[in-house]
Amino acid sequence: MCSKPEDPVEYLESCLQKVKELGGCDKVKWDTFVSQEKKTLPPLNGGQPRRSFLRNVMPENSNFPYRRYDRLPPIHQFSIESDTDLSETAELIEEYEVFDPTRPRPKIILVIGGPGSGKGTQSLKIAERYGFQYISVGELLRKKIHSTSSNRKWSLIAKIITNGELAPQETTITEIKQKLMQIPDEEGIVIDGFPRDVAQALSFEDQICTPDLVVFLACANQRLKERLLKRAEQQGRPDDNLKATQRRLMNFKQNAAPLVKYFQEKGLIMTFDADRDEDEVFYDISVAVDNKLFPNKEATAGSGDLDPSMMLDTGEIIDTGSDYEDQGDDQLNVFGEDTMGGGPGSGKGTQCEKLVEKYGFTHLSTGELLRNELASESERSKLIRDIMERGDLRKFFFNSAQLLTLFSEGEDAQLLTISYYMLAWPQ
Ligand SMILES: Nc1ncnc2c1ncn2[C@@H]1O[C@H](COP(=O)(O)OP(=O)(O)O)[C@@H](O)[C@H]1O
Repeated sequence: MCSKPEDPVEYLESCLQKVKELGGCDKVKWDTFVSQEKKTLPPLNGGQPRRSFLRNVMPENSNFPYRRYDRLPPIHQFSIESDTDLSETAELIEEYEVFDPTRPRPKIILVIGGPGSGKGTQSLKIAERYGFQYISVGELLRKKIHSTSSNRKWSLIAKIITNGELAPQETTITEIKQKLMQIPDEEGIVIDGFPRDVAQALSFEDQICTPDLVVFLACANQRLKERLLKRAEQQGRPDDNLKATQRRLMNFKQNAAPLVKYFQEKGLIMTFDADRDEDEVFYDISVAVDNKLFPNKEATAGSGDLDPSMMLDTGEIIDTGSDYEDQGDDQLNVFGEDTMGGGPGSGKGTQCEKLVEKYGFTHLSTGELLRNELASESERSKLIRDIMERGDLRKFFFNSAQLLTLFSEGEDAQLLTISYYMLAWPQ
């Protein structure tokens, strides 16, 4: 122990005084501590409470390393919706209008169908004919995966897609939104591969808009498989492997029926038999798009490209209702609901006449053909009468061969707009 008093003599005197006070030398043992009065230390802050003292001492500068936070920032946990640079998170929480409400909104056509149904091919053709912008959702996702290869979230999505599953809904919608916002001046946009289920459809309506038309490409399962195998050989896409293909077909089968029904109830969907040559399918789609989106004018681009001879092979527009899932047999299920969204008095006749005038078609009325057939008392007429009497008109099946016979017997004119009018029956 060491003491360095300022005045050693004074210090010694005070110690002697202390010894006296304790009772003299006898009372002092070897371990008796003799020192001056303990002085209390002056308060460091001159009497202020500790909190306000700290406030006075700490500089106001926010860069000061020991700045106290009133609330600590939250600790982020990793999830599929979080990404390393947080830009995605910011986008997800941002609410924005995709289309400028002060300007006319681009027309939106959604093209749906099983993997390999020809969505890409038909979407591109539509875009070209009408001068619309084309967006493939599968392609958007693939591009993003390639451009953000080190990002954990997108690496996970890459795995999901390679396994044949659907990418997360909100991410997919965000990608579409971003893309749409980059092209505000388009007159129309064709979106290929969206939506895949009712949840996506609802989300699109909620966050983007109600589409103007949904094109559904119905194709036999066997044909889808064959096309996917062929594509795998040609393009080598990682998600065209056997397991992923089966998974995608199954997902499609599960989701498509409710999806088609959803759009049917809204009167937005048109179904096309995609089991045919791509030009035939496209011909039907064009006629339908002309009518639905451009009822009063010529298509904006390439309207002269349609080759009416395509219809000689009875291109069908089919309204498949919700029973179409088994697309495996070659029978076309033709239900009475009018895919043009027109009940009695809806203008089917007028539109037919316009088509006849525009394309030089022959107008065949299915109602008339059937009435003639019934009047003939043939074997077939008994079958038709039987179905009609049971009143189960929604489940009225034609197969394409029967229809052809019916029409060709009824008229020897070119079979140009048959399928169109077929949908006007039963009334
Ligand atoms: N709307 C979507 N929602 C979620 N995932 C999608 C969507 N569209 C495409 N994908 C993903 O991209 C994959 C490839 O899609 P796409 O290129 O349209 O090919 P295909 O028509 O053969 O399904 C899909 O299997 C799916 O994993």
